[in-house]
Amino acid sequence: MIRFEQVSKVYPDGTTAVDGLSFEVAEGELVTLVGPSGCGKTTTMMMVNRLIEPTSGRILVDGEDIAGIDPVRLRRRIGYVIQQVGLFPHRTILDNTATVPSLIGWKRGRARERAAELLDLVGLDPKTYGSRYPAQLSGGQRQRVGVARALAADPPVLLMDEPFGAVDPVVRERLQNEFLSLQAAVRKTVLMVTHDIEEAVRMGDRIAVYGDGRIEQFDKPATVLGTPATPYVAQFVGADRGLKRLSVTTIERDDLEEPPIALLDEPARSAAARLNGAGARWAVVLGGEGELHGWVPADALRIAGEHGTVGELARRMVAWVPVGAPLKQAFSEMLQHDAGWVAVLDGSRFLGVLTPAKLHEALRRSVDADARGVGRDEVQFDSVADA
Ligand SMILES: Nc1ncnc2c1ncn2[C@@H]1O[C@H](COP(=O)(O)OP(=O)(O)OP(=O)(O)O)[C@@H](O)[C@H]1O
Repeated sequence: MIRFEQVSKVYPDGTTAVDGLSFEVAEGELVTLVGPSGCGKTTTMMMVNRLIEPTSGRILVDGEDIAGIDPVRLRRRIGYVIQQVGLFPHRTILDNTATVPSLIGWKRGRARERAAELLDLVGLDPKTYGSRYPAQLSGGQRQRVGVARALAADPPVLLMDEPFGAVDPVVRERLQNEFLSLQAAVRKTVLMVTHDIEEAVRMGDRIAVYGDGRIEQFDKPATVLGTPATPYVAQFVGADRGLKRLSVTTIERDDLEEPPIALLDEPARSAAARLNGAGARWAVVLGGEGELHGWVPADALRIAGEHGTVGELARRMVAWVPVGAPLKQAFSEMLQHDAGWVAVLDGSRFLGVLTPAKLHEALRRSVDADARGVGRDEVQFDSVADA
């Protein structure tokens, strides 16, 4: 846990970089600090490992005031990842990764073993990359080594300053995703600095939006996007914040529609009659265990007349997403397959379909729920369709 209590930093030339900062990063939480250049993000971060000393206030790490901890000892408990990575050029990747374990007195064999384990964890085969030198790696691979090195001594706290800033957008997104799955496994307490709101929203459990040495809003990404606390935050997160919010709002069961269902083994005739009765133009086709098989148009069932089963007429379902995925993924599937709806699955089991109208409703409900501080299931809307 990292806790800031009324922390300020005034540099000797009189610049106030950070002004009366109070916030907390819970154990196992990833908090992103985001804001424009010069707003005090890096100063905030460097005060945690005492590379910069605050002018006033207290910072606690795991409940202990860091002012009383020897800086060298403190830094061993805190992994640090920076944009320039800062690998030693004349040391191999394995030795670079083993730096901190070696410094804190691990035996060489154990330190190297741990380093190999960590390289593996960040997706670099130690047999291939361990003996290389930093110059023999790509930018993205070097960033991964930076993360592996920071994690090598298993510190409870991780500080990351623009950790994926030096690579192109495609590699960057891959590294972000890799780090998120790594974090889901190691659950470090992470403070990450970025100037990129997309990165902040994507990575943070909560985000702190900075404006000139102060936090303007500290909340979950969806809340910051849905209900910006100040005009400054609204401007910083951008006019397309509704779109960004699609990435952080997940699909829930309540968002789904229940379409007509036809069973794989069922005679086409009985399915046709049912669809006809319901005035439906298509049905989702399920197997005996409720697993998704595909879909079938009502016309095809009618034409089949007395013969055949639903299975013989069913088409493959290409547009589907797992429940809990972001709405953005569902929207993207709809566009990619030119589909008016996507199937939502729990494992292989079919739960329902998401339509554009339901997607819009889910987004509005989540914005409203955040604004009122209630759960999404407590918000009801009258839709145009109900009017
Ligand atoms: N050693 C220093 N002496 C005087 N002023 C400083 C010093 N270091 C930083 N500052 C100033 O403090 C303010 C905050 O700087 P800081 O590096 O924390 O910002 P930042 O948000 O991390 O910016 P960036 O995104 O550009 O890295 C800036 O106005 C900066 O010029």
